[in-house]
Amino acid sequence: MRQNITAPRNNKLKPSSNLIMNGSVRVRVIRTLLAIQNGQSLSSVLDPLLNSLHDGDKGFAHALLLTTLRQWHALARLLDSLADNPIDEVEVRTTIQVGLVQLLYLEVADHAAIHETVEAAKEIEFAHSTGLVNAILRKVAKNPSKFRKKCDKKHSLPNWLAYQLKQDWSEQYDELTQGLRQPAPMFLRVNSAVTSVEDYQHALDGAEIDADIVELTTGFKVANSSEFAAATTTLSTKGLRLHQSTAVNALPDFAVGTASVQDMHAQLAAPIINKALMAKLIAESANTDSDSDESNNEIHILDACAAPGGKLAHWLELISANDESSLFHVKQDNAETSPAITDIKVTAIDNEAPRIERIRENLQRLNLSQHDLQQADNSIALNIVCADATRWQHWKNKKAATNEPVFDAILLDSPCTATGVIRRHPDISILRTEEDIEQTALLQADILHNLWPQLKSGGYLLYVTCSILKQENVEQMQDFITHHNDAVAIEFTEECSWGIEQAIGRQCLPIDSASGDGFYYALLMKS
Ligand SMILES: C[S@@+](CC[C@H](N)C(=O)[O-])C[C@H]1O[C@@H](n2cnc3c(N)ncnc32)[C@H](O)[C@@H]1O
Repeated sequence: MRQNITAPRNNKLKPSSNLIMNGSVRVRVIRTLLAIQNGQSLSSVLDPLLNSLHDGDKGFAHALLLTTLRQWHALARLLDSLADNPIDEVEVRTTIQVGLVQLLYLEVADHAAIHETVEAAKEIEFAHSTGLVNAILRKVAKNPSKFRKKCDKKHSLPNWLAYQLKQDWSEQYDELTQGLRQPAPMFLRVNSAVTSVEDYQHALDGAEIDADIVELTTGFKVANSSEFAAATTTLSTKGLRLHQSTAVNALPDFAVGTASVQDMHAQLAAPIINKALMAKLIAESANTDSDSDESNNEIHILDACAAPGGKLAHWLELISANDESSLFHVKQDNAETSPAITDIKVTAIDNEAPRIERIRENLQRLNLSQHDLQQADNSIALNIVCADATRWQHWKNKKAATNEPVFDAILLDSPCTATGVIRRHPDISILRTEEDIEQTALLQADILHNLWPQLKSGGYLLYVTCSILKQENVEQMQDFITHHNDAVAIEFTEECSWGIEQAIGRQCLPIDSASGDGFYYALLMKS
């Protein structure tokens, strides 16, 4: 989940709503929901909840928690319409919402849903509310389909977010807001340095895990400074969509790095920036006299907000694969004109030390740590740095004599409001506030402003967010280009099989329940 956005505190909650894992399954889920309302993220409380339960209860607890979060705001509206007087106690509201989910979405038998939820109210020491809890749940149980329809009618988002989405996506608004209430499919990325997507699909078949191959096509027009530039570059990205979410330890050879869990739209980042970089190398070699020794066989790339390393690992997989996706192979495809890349220096930064550790763990599982990356004739040097991308400068790091730009390509998978991944992290619709949009957009602008001077002329920067708000995406890019006259927006072509064309870049919206998350992509070149 995107980091660095301050979680709001719900002042109505008492300190006692800290996560205490005892009591019935429903009580534990209610306590977990209270902790989330008190500012904790789902990812920080889910494991403690599940680990506290017997195996037989984990599935129900998971469904109860996630479904309650997905339907949270719609349930709150329904609750307000059902109560004669406003219910202010957060604990009571949460308990009733957990009861409503069982009746309306999880097909729990009425008597069990009502009885166990009333018992839960007693257990969390809100016995005075049992009459109210009982009365509301009984009323709903008499006509669940009517109340379900009522609940489903509108969005399940905070009003400020629904309003903003209406402004940004009026045409897609209904589908989009309904799409955000659904669970997201599980996608896998297959390590192309190890096996093919087709072979891994067979391996999954053998493990009785059904999966479809998903292929996304991307086209963009590369730089316009050479003959090559006029051409459109196309690439295809293949991943797997599982028919059902599966525990990773059930996936064949997961522990040894053959596959990773990664949203399909997140799998676009590494191939796009990698292909843009190849275009740069080819364009440069075309402009270099073959007798001159100007050609440089060392390149520098930067992953500016890298943790936990999903896109970084993907990029390293492409670079180290023994096929045309590797930058080391550019020469073989274009023997006459292309430079022979022998050294690739990779810098990855992130400002959160514990998340930096996650990068190291992920790279280790995928056999992409520094010692794994050495190849016979080529070298990949990996430098992972804990630093603030609004201030970090490579020349300060190296105490270099000059502050010349050094990077040929930068991947900026920026911190954002993460509104495009609400399906996977439904707690976002509780934790985010309207003020976060402005604060995040400023942070993104600061990072862009600091990194841009470090990109070489002719180099590419791929700007990525998992937000569906225009202020963080197309408007951010328009503002950036207005203030940086050496920034050229690279045009994605109609060949793109993903996303919606924007004035700059493309926006994916999580509308279709089989599709990937709400990512935004913009590719910039420094002229
Ligand atoms: C969207 S996540 C990156 C995901 C990562 N690229 C991946 O594919 O696994 C954004 C990251 O930006 C980091 N971040 C937030 N503010 C930052 C800053 N000022 N400097 C550097 N990193 C920052 C967060 O810690 C978070 O790990």
